[in-house]
This record gives sequence, structure tokens and C-alpha cells, in this order.
Amino acid sequence: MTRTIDLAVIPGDGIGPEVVAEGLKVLEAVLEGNDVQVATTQYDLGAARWHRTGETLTDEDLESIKQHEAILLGAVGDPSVPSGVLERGLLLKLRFALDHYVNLRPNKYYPGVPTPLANPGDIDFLVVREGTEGLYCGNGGVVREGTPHEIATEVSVNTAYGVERVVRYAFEKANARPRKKLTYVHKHNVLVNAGHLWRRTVEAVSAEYPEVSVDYLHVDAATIFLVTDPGRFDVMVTDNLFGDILTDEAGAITGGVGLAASGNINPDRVYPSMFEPIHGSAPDIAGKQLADPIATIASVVLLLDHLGLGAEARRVEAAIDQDMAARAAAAAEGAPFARSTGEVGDAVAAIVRQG
Ligand SMILES: NC(=O)C1=CN([C@@H]2O[C@H](COP(=O)(O)OP(=O)(O)OC[C@H]3O[C@@H](n4cnc5c(N)ncnc54)[C@H](O)[C@@H]3O)[C@@H](O)[C@H]2O)C=CC1
Ligand SMILES: CC(C)CC(=O)C(=O)O
Ligand SMILES: [Mg+2]
Repeated sequence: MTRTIDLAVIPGDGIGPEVVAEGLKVLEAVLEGNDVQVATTQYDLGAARWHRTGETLTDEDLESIKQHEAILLGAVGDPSVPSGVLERGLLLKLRFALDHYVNLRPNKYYPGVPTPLANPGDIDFLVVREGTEGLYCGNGGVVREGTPHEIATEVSVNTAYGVERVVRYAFEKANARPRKKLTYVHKHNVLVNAGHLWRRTVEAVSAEYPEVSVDYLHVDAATIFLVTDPGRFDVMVTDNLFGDILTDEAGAITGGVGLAASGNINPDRVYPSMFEPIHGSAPDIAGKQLADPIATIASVVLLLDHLGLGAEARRVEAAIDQDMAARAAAAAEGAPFARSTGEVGDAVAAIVRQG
């Protein structure tokens, strides 16, 4: 019997539509000729819709999106829209409403890819970023706005329930990997309220995973080790904002955010999970076919795994490996590493079809 994957697609703004087109190209290629099909529904959410209607994400949009099995998103945000309107009103609204409490961000260095590190070595780690709490809650406000006495607050919310479920997920991931190592990152020497809740939670859950070795880094030190010794990381767990910042850095050291995938996961499967590159809408390169779509194609790998299509995920993963090796080899001969967005998607889709 043919299985049809019912996928919501939100191309979004800037380079979002360009990279999503390549992600879908590869998804269709890997499903060709087998008994799994994909049915896509496009949602016109983002800057153009906001300019037209003033809407970011209506209740009707949300209800409709909830009916899908999964979501593929490009990026949101545009200089023509006040900062935060789409990021909070669309993207974070989706993550919070769909209870995406795990933001899963794998980082892998493909040998030969240009990197700012002199000696990148073997980099292969997973960041488990909390996705529904912390400083992203929108818990705060402004008084006496615009006056010299203005006070603006953003209060980080960390619940025992929320911290425990994401920490437990990270232990599960670490336990399933050969190195079985978990690094939790916070700033509990200063953020003593939230930090100590995280520390106590990690200590308590670690008792259930005796094979997982645990270490701790303050977030400032973690930024150092990402550059000086990234090979030390296996699984990292951290809060929403630290995870956001550290994964952009992790993307940069492994060849750029254009290569870095993510999944906003609802592990309980009550709501659809959402897969997206970690980068934003990159207005500086939008519309020029300069965006690397590998981050989106690698997010399709996470999507396939989430849907239980492991064999298809491995085929796309292998195709990415092969294409990255070809690009690295060309770069070693003096050719540019970057290729047009469409060329990269075509190349990966072609390898998938051959494989
Ligand atoms: N998940 C999302 O939808 C996110 C949205 N944003 C929004 O995106 C807009 C731009 O934000 P920025 O801070 O500039 O971050 P950004 O990630 O869009 O861009 C940062 C730098 O990375 C480059 N870059 C990004 N994606 C690339 C790709 N696929 N290939 C090659 N280079 C790439 C850009 O050209 C830029 O130089 C803002 O409105 C921001 O709020 C930012 C981060 C995440
Ligand atoms: C709301 C987004 C703009 C946050 C972000 O940068 C991210 O999730 O990577
Ligand atoms: Mg980010």
C-alpha cells in the first residue's frame, strides 16, 4: 500500500523559498519509485502576507498546520517588517504552539570544506537546545518607554517539567551514541536560579544513565572550546538562547550556517515536528541563488528519520557526503567551494537517483 506523507511547507522570506525548493527536490528524488509519496501544502506565511493582511499566523493557519504530519520551513524575517514581528509572531508561535521542546541541531565537519579553523579534526556532535522556554518566552515588558527612565525586562522561564524533559531527551541521545558523552552548558555561576535548576536536573537524570559521562561548561567557556577543541563534544544540552548562539558558532566552524540543519521536535508526537535550516532569511544574499541549500537538505534527512524512513534518510545523507566531497575536491583545485543554490540541489538529487 502506498503511504502518503502529508507535509506542510512554509518557504517564508528571503532565501527561504530558494532553499526549500532544493529540499523538496531532493525529497521527491529519494521517494521516486517507492511506495511512499509526499503531498505538500504550501503556506504563504511571512513578510508578503503580513504586508498584505497584517497577519503573521492566524488561528486558522495554526489549526490547518496542526493537521499535517510534519512541516518543512525555510526562514522568516525581512528588513521591511519590524524586527520581532515575524520571528515572534510566526516562527516562535509555531514552536511554542506545537510544543517543539527539543530543537535538535547536528553538527558535522565534512573533510576539506573551507573552515576558519586551522585544524578542524573530527567534528561530529549534536546540540539539544531547549525550544519552548528560557528567554524566548516573551516574558517581560517595558515601562516608561522612550523616556530616560525606561526599564525593559526579559525574564527567562525555566520549569522543572520543561528542563527535565529536554535533559532526558539529551541523555537518551547520548546513550545511543558510541562515545556516550553529554556536556551541559549554562552559566550557573551567575544565573544561579535557572542554572541550579538545570544542574540539579542533569544530576538527577544522570543517575538513570550510568554509562553516559557528563561534563559541564559555562557558556562563555563553551564558545572557546568550540573553536579550540570541537572534537571534545558528543551531545550538548543547553537552554534556548545559549543553544541558538552556540549553534550558529558550531555552524561557522563546520563550514557555515548554510550547511547546518535542525529539527524542532515534539517527541511525544502530539503535534507535527518542524524541520528547518538553522540560518535565517539572509536578506544580504536573497534572490541571487547564492544560498547553500545543504542545511535544508540535511533538515530533510532529519525529517525522513522522524517519519521512520531511515533507509531514505541514509541515502540522502550519503548523497550529501558525496557532494560535499566533490565540492571540497574542486575547492582544493582552486574552484570556488560555493555553487548556485539550484546547482547544489540538482547535484544532490542526481546522486540520490543514482544510488
Ligand atoms: N529560523 C529563522 O527563520 C531565523 C530567522 N532569522 C531572521 O533572518 C533575518 C536575517 O538574520 P541574520 O541575523 O542576518 O542571520 P542569517 O542566518 O539570515 O544570516 C547570517 C549570515 O549567514 C549567511 N547565510 C545564511 N544562510 C546562508 C546560506 N544558506 N548559505 C550561505 N550563507 C548563508 C548570510 O548571508 C549572512 O551573511 C532576520 O530577520 C532574523 O530575525 C534569523 C535566524 C533564524
Ligand atoms: C526566532 C529565531 C529568529 C531564532 C533563531 O535564530 C533560531 O532559532 O535559530
Ligand atoms: Mg539562530
